[in-house]
Amino acid sequence: MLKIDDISVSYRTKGGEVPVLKRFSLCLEQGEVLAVLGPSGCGKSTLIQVLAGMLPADGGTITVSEDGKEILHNPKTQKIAVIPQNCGLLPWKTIRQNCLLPLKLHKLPADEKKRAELEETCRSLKVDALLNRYPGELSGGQVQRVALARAFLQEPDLLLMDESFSSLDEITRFDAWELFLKIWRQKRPTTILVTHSMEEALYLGEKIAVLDREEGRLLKQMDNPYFGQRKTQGEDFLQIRGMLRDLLKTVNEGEAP
Ligand SMILES: Nc1ncnc2c1ncn2[C@@H]1O[C@H](COP(=O)(O)OP(=O)(O)OP(=O)(O)O)[C@@H](O)[C@H]1O
Repeated sequence: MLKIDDISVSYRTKGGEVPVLKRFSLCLEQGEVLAVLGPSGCGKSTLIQVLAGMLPADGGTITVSEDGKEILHNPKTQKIAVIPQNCGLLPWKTIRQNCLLPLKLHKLPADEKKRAELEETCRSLKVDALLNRYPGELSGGQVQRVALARAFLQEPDLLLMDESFSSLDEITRFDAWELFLKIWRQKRPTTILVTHSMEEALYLGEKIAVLDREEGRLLKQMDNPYFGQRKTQGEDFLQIRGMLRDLLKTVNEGEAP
């Protein structure tokens, strides 16, 4: 379980403190995917950065379950993979080097077994032919799939994805969602996936959270019965989609929900 309890986060700027998350709480079972929706600037990326250990929280606690015990979340010792908004590939390294780099950084062996695993993951993501190329020689969709391969190669316990599919067109995006689920199901890391797409949240989120415009307040967290289903019809589905759409419309327009 991943339990975020009452965390507050502010940025310190020349103009003073900018509070972003205020007493934010959230709970996620191990091996679940949570899709996080919310208006631009509400703090979704900030949440990812705090969980990744890139930004400190001012208060509150984050705990995880390990061997049946609750321990404090420690990004230094836990296996966390992050796919940032720009995918974070180094342009001067080949795709293979980029994929193996996090293993080196975490002092994990990039041995034959791992290299074979990389080839296999890249094959299922249809980017195996690109391993010796440089990121600048890939399309946006290929870069996104490479970023997925790199993340899964780390066998993370926690996978953090920040709008990882946003630069893809509609058809490529659906293919990428399917490929993501195929690979994700093999290891089932606990996953937090930030997105602006309601369709993506309904397809990839076992749970869906909606954040408010102000101070990243959690407006709603719900189970999604349509996880992994390419649903577009059906009364119940349309009802859930309609409810999410209304909620997002309200927060995007900045009205009190
Ligand atoms: N380094 C920073 N210094 C100061 N303020 C920042 C910094 N990074 C983000 N912010 C502010 O914090 C708030 C939350 O930013 P964040 O990037 O987490 O939002 P978001 O929900 O991910 O937005 P988007 O959907 O547009 O990516 C915004 O108001 C933003 O301007």
